Amino acid sequence: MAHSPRIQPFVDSGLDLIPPQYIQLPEHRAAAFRRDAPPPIGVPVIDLDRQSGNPIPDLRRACRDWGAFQVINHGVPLRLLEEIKRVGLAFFQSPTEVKLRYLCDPGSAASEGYGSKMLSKDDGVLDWRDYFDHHTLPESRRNPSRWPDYPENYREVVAEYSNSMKVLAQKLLSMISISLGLVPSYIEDVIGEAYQNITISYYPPCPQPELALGLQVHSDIGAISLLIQDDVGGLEVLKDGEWVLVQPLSDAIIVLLADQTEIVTNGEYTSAQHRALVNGKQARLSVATFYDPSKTRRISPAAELITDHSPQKYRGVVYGDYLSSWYGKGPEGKQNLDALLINQ
Ligand SMILES: O=C(O)CCC(=O)C(=O)O
Ligand SMILES: [Fe+2]
Repeated sequence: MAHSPRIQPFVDSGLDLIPPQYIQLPEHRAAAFRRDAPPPIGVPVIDLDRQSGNPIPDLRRACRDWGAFQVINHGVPLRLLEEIKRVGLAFFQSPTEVKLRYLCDPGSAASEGYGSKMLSKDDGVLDWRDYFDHHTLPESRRNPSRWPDYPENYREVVAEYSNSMKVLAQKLLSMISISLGLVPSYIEDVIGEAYQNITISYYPPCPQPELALGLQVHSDIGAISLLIQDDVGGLEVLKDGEWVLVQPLSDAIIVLLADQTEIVTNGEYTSAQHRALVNGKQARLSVATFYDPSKTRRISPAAELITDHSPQKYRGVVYGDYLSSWYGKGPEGKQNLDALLINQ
């Protein structure tokens, strides 16, 4: 059978065994590094409603120990969280010939549109995932005519969602700066004019879910990522060498610190390694919003966080160079961050 350029139409055609390109090495499969008992604690949930108390101490712990947490009472209308999942799902459920009109350019990294693979390299194992990537910020990159026009409010919903996620990302980056004793605008000033991409991921059911991954292990590249998922579940975060499932909560937004925040904080805070599992019965949908520096910005550890007790851990890097090297090498744990370590 000829391999469709996307995984979903291929799955729809019926198959009992997954093609060999999707079979992960044993140490990368879902069963690896999983404890038998449920973890003693899950990914922290932080209430951003000030009336529930000051969230900064919990935020500080979550950023230091996990690099990941969920927020509730975040100010984004729950209706909008449902809407973006609804329009996204409608796109993936539309006929293949409609979806193929939006194919992204396979020759360039992170190009906009309907795609299927995280890396342009030919050797790695493939992810069991299709996605639609939208370029949403700065406004000059936003061209809704490149986005699906069905359902009829698709483009309005993505634009409204982009604006809401910008406000939330700014609020979180300022809280993160404050939690480190920095001025509230510190991280925003470092990243400059923010680049935002929104990726809706669709993971079709997989006939051999124990052998494949929806998305291989990685940490996100930019500053901060905000993610929502449906109630199927499958996102896992690596904590102290073990995988912890991020519990689906319909009113929560998942926050993942990304590599540039780890650099700015001089490693005081960590970027979260995460992956997406697939399952045999249900398709799963998630919406990831990446909030990233301008390519020309130089990212280095904050001088205020370098002390005798905690010497400079990372060399500075121009974000565009970090991106090119990432797309050349792939995630492979945190090798791209490790390459910037001083004295190792
Ligand atoms: O689908 C998910 O839960 C994870 C998505 C993700 O990590 C990404 O797109 O970078
Ligand atoms: Fe990610």
